Amino acid sequence: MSPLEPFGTRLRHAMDTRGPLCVGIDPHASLLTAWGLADDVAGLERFTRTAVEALADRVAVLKPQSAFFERFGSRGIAVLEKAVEEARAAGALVLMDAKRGDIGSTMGAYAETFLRKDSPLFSDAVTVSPYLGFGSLRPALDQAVLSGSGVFVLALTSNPEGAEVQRATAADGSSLAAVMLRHMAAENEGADPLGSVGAVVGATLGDAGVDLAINGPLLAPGIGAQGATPADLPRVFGAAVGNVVPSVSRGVLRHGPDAAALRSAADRFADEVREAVASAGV
Ligand SMILES: O=C(O)c1cc(=O)[nH]c(=O)n1[C@@H]1O[C@H](COP(=O)(O)O)[C@@H](O)[C@H]1O
Repeated sequence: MSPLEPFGTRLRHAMDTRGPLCVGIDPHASLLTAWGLADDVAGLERFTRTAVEALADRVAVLKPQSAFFERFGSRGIAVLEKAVEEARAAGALVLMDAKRGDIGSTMGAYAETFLRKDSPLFSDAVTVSPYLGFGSLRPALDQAVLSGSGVFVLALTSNPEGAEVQRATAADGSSLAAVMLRHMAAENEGADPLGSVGAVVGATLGDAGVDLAINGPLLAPGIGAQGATPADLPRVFGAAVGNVVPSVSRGVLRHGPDAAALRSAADRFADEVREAVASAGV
């Protein structure tokens, strides 16, 4: 499939053929230690290579968390660049978890970093924060259209502190998250089979309580270490559960460094997700 097809089309295809699971590559210092690796660049490189080699040929999405690579400066970024390239070559879509957000003119530089096709860190999609105003994301949204990449916009995050901002009442009486989700729906209008602007909605939330019909993917972190399970997905996402990309990082990674154990942990989550989505009957 051509990489220039819109991200939403490529993601839908990956979800349908591989199942919708996203595994996060989060090289926490504690995980490096648990894997018998030093908390240094060599340890980071080994950890990342093991995770990519074990998982990139089977999950729809791999989501490296940029912070754990930035921690090591330029040499950590070099490990990240290589991981993105290898994961994409093995057929996984790479969602760069960078959670960027800034005034529009600076957002343009972030968009070039992660979404311009000739950038060393070009990824299939990137996470962004809309809380400088949805319009501040315009350069990323435009760049995504140009390169066939995607943008995942934080809506309702998995952490309990998020509600203070995201559930706050906007000028029109709805929650800020609901306002952001409406913007996302507008961006995705008419896209088929799925838009390229996704929302991040934590799997930890109970009933999301907002309209999730954005015609785009819904990244659902919080499964595993943060306490949510695949069985929670129908309750949180209701009729939108078929567009959910459930995301697990430590819940899979803690099974390393053995590649077979990593793979079977991912397969177990994928099976549980399939059962949960099927049971929702949507
Ligand atoms: O955008 C994200 O991926 C994200 C959004 C959110 O609301 N909550 C959340 O946990 N995440 C990320 O998802 C990952 C969760 O990791 P685990 O708790 O180990 O599965 C981390 O990399 C978080 O930064």
